[in-house]
Amino acid sequence: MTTQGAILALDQGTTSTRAILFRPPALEPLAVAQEEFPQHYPAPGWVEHDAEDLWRTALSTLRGALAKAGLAAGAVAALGIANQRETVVIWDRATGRPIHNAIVWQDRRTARACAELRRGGHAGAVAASTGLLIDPYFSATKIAWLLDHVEGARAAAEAGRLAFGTVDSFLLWRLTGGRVHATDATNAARTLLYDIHAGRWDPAMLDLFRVPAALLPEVRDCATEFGHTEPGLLGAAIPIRGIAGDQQAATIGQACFTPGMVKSTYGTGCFALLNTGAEPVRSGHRLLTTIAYQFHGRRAYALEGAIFVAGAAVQWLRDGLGLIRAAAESGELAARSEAARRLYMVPAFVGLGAPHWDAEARGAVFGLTRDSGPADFARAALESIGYQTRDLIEAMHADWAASQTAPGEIPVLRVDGGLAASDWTMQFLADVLDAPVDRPAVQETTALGAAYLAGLQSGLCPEPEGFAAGWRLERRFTPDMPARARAAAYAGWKDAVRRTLSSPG
Ligand SMILES: Nc1ncnc2c1ncn2[C@@H]1O[C@H](COP(=O)(O)OP(=O)(O)O)[C@@H](O)[C@H]1O
Ligand SMILES: O=P(O)(O)OC[C@H](O)CO
Repeated sequence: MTTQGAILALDQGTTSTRAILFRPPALEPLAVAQEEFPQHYPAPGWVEHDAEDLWRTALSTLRGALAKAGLAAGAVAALGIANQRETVVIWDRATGRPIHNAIVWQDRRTARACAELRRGGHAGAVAASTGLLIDPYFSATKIAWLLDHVEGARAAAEAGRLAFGTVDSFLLWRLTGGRVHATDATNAARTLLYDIHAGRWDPAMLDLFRVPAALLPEVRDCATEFGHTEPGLLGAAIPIRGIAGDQQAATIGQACFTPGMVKSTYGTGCFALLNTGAEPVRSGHRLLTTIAYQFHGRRAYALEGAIFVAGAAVQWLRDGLGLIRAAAESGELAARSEAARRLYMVPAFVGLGAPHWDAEARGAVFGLTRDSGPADFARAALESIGYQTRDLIEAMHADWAASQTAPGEIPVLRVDGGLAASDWTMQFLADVLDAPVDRPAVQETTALGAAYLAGLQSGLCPEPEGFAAGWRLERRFTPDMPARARAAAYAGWKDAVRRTLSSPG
């Protein structure tokens, strides 16, 4: 292991792009640049990004982080990329231009196509190969939609003139000046097209979702050689040596390398991943089986629970209801709600994700009285994040306990993401889970994970065990709620969810 050179990490997220420079081997953050970009909602339930915005903000934040640190690109040993997952970009190989806006993971336009495929009895085969459910969330039906709706796209795709990529792959293509069309195993695992057991694109899935093989990128390890940035872009050619989907990058950044470790990231949505080790665990509770990371051709698997609305509920308090001016005020307001005035908010703004997967459900608030006020709404919104996490963790516990490979209980929850800054929410989370909640010193865990991958491949960072030993706690939240109060609160939530589902059980 050598000790020179900074590592640059790019975290291309749903609402903003961040670039962070880290100093190896411990990966202390040196400089951050962040930029938001526009969201496009062309029809109800549709969400698009202009892929040029993703590229523009990637480039300007990478340049910005270097400028802030006063470093030349020549001093950067390697670049790692983490990205919003599932989002689909299709571009012309000759011009590098996207044929349409990117269709974002949140987009529901293919809900009907998915329902038809489910009715056709394909769910079993899809789950067996990809570990996923047939849902508009994933890439495959979005790719088919673009090929069917952009004039000439299907023929061009079949003729090999177009390229598909998740956002990492598109950015890699642009960064390498159109030389490299590749992705990593974690991103491939989110497309509904990748056999996560065999580690290859699955011809049966390509047939089922009508995706021509000529569109697809080559799939590589998370820490490997992905090519070099064009020298003109950042001032020198920087080797690109790490790629992972953002939630997998956060799992790596949280050093969840041991089977049984779980992290939960609270951004717009919430994504919890449980490392299940070398063997994939099939969920009996509609969680996803996915690839946590792949090093030296060896895969570690994860069970994943995805909640679509977490921080977005706080944004709704701010932008929809006007109850707060800034997200950070939500905890203070919630703390003013009196115990007896509990409301339940089921934030099914875009349906419910795991473990319910109810695309038709819509949000509801229960328990309103003449006394209900802003503080009760704020508390209900923040508590919904704790309850939804408990739904996921209970499902994980059950799947994990049923699996042959489970060594024991899930001990603690490691948290990160913007909303993890809310002490009030993290304390409620520990209370409702009845488990400790650990918040790390470096809360930019997604970028940290991407940097670690690049540092590992460069020989600047230690092997996973060494990196895990360096993980530092900022604060532990310890459960402090009487068992009876916990049980009553959670029972109320279960009832509220039951009443919100589109076909209540
Ligand atoms: N102190 C806070 N209290 C409550 N919510 C917060 C706080 N800080 C940030 N948030 C919420 O966290 C989310 C932003 O987290 P971030 O990780 O940047 O999200 P994303 O990567 O999905 O864009 C926003 O939805 C915001 O409302
Ligand atoms: O960009 P984020 O942090 O909201 O994460 C998005 C996820 O990768 C979607 O699966």
